[in-house]
Parts: sequence; structure tokens; C-alpha cells
Amino acid sequence: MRVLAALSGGVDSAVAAARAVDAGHDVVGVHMALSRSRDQFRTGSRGCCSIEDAGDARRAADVLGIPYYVWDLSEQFEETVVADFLTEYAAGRTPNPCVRCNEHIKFAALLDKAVALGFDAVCTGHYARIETLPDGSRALHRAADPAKDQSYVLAVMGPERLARAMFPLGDVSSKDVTRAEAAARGLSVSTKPDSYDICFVADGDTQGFLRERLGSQPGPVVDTAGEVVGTHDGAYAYTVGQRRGLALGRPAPDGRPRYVLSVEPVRRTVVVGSAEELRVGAIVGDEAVWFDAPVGEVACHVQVRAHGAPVGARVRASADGAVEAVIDDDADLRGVAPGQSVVVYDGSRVLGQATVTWTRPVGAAQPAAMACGPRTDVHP
Ligand SMILES: Nc1ncnc2c1ncn2[C@@H]1O[C@H](COP(=O)(O)OP(=O)(O)OP(=O)(O)O)[C@@H](O)[C@H]1O
Repeated sequence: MRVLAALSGGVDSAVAAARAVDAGHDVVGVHMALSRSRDQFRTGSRGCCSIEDAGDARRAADVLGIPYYVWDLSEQFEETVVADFLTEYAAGRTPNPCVRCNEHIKFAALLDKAVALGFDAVCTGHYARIETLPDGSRALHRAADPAKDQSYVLAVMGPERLARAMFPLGDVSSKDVTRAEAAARGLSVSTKPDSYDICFVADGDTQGFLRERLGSQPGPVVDTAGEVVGTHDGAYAYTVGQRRGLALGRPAPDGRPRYVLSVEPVRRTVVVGSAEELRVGAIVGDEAVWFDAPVGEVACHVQVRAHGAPVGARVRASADGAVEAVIDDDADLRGVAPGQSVVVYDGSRVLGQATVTWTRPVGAAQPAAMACGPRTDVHP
């Protein structure tokens, strides 16, 4: 097969490409330049998308003896991933830029270009497993190493796109095994540190990044009784479940810590409450992508963060792309915000994913209807 290997400049993609070469494929390496300026991305210790990473990717391609190209996708990256990040935060939601990056760049844009150029498959260093079912369709499974599993961010790709994916590291038992293999193959990236989650946020200061791009938009912080307990510089800088960074004037009457319960961008208001009030009893999502859509109500697991624990839930889907997950009574799920991805699992197998539009706190009334549109009235 003609295989395009996506080389980030990190150890995972280098070993994945090496395995594709070993398997006898005709492999070409491509690095995507995603940074518009040298300063936009962290440089040095992080693992993908900086100028240094392009050099590391080139050296890996040289060791593997494969052709190597750099594709400039910085405009698409800025227009989709970074713009979506800002728009979503400004609207009071909590986006996952890695999901968007996989959806629009790391997999989709790369795959579209690869297919147009006559490649049969795209090989990446993602940790996830693809199973080909007897009818030829694909199932997506968690990676063998739960600590590295990336099925959460890949679920959005859906079965059609993943039909052309190759994840040679899905069965690797731990990252140490990948590093040892890289060293044995003479790949200089074998000891390169892992990358951080949000590559375009310098120093990991998300609040600072948002403030710089969105400006100051002061407003009140209120408790669930509507009493003003503090002020903020921009509601967008707060995310549901957040505790740190809440400069509240006075402690809660019961002395317990307070967390962000909801963000209301139109009223520029941040609502805070107790940890107990963060508990979620049900999630509604939309824009579902299914590998295997539930028929009726199905008992399964849902996960709302890339490395969050899956929790038991009963899930229903409707034909218009809406999803409702009622969380099991004995499961403790907290701090879910509109905009996050909810991925539905049956054991290790991904059933599908959706974008959270609304959540219901434990003990509140049932959602009125499944297909309710985007709502952010999570808490009163
Ligand atoms: N800038 C890029 N150019 C080409 N491919 C990329 C780039 N960024 C990511 N990829 C591909 O997507 C995969 C997953 O990206 P992720 O950012 O999660 O990397 P990672 O797990 O740190 O892997 P690596 O060690 O290869 O950087 C990478 O293994 C690589 O195949």
C-alpha cells in the first residue's frame, strides 16, 4: 500500500512510520507546519508542531530512508482549531482543541490531501486500535495501554475516515516499549519528552491566552442564590468545575470550597457553588458521530475528558444527531461543560461521540426532551 506517515517530530510517529516501513508499505513522511510564527507555539521541550519538531521529523525520515515533505497547514489550523477555541470559550463553552485538531487537521486535512495524492492510508502515532469487522466496516477500540489511549480524541473521525487510518502503536503495552524501540532503531527522538495538550497556548496559561485574544470583559461572580460573591475579568476564562483562580471576596457561608457551576457569557456572569452541586445526573449532546448507534436505551459507559474515567450510563440516540446519557446513580461525574466531547464506550469499543450541549445536575428534573437544542442553562 502507499502510506502517508504523519511525522510530528515525536517518538510515537517515528516508530509508527518505522513499523509501516517494516510491514512492506511504500511510505512517505509528511510533517504539518501548524505554527504561523516562531513564538506562537512552545518550543524546546514540547512534542509537536514547532520549528524544531520539523527538523526532528526530517531526521527520523532520514533514518527510515523515506521521502519527506513539509505541508503548511498553519492557515487551516488558525482558522479552525484556534478560532474554534476562542469562539467556544467566548460563548461560555469548554472546547477540546485536540479533538478539533484531530477532526480538522491531524487526521481530516491530512487524509483528504493524502487521498487526493493517491495514498491508500495515513499512518500516525496515535494510540488506539482499529478492528476490521466481517462486513468490512471498522470499529475503534481503546489502545492496549490505558495511560496512552487516544480513542477519546479520535472518536469524532467516525468509521469512514478511520477506514483509511493505520495506528501501528495501538497494541503497544506502554510508552517505554515505544521509546526502547525508537532507541534500538537509532531514532534520536527516543528520549524526547511527551507533548502537552494545548500546543498553541504558551506556558500553559490558558486564561492569559484568552485574555490576550478576547480582551477584558468584567462581570459578576454569583452563587446559586444569585448573590454577588466576587468579580471577574472575563467569564470566558472560567470553566465548569474550576476551583483555582476564583478570587472571591468572602468565603462561602458553610466554609466549603466553591467551584464554577456555569458560565453565562451573555450576562457575563460566572455561577459558583459546592462540589456536590457539580455532580451531573444526565448529559445531552448533539452532532453525534456513530460507529454503532444505540437502538433504544443501551447500558454503556461515557467519558467526557481525554484522560477522564469512564462512568456507567444509559444512552439513547435520536435520528437528528442528539444523544442523551443518564448517568448511573452510583457514578460520580462532576464538572461537565457544554462544548466538551462525550464519547460512548461499550467496553473497549467506541460506539460514538457527541458534543455536550446541556447537563442536568443530580437531583434536578429530567431533561424535557432529548433533542433540545444548545442550552447553557445548566444551573439556575
Ligand atoms: N505537526 C504534525 N505533523 C505531522 N503529523 C503530526 C503532527 N502532529 C501530530 N501528528 C500526528 O498525530 C499523531 C498524534 O499526535 P499527538 O499530538 O497526540 O502526538 P504524540 O502522541 O505526542 O505523538 P508523537 O510522539 O509522534 O508526537 C502523531 O503521532 C503524528 O502521527
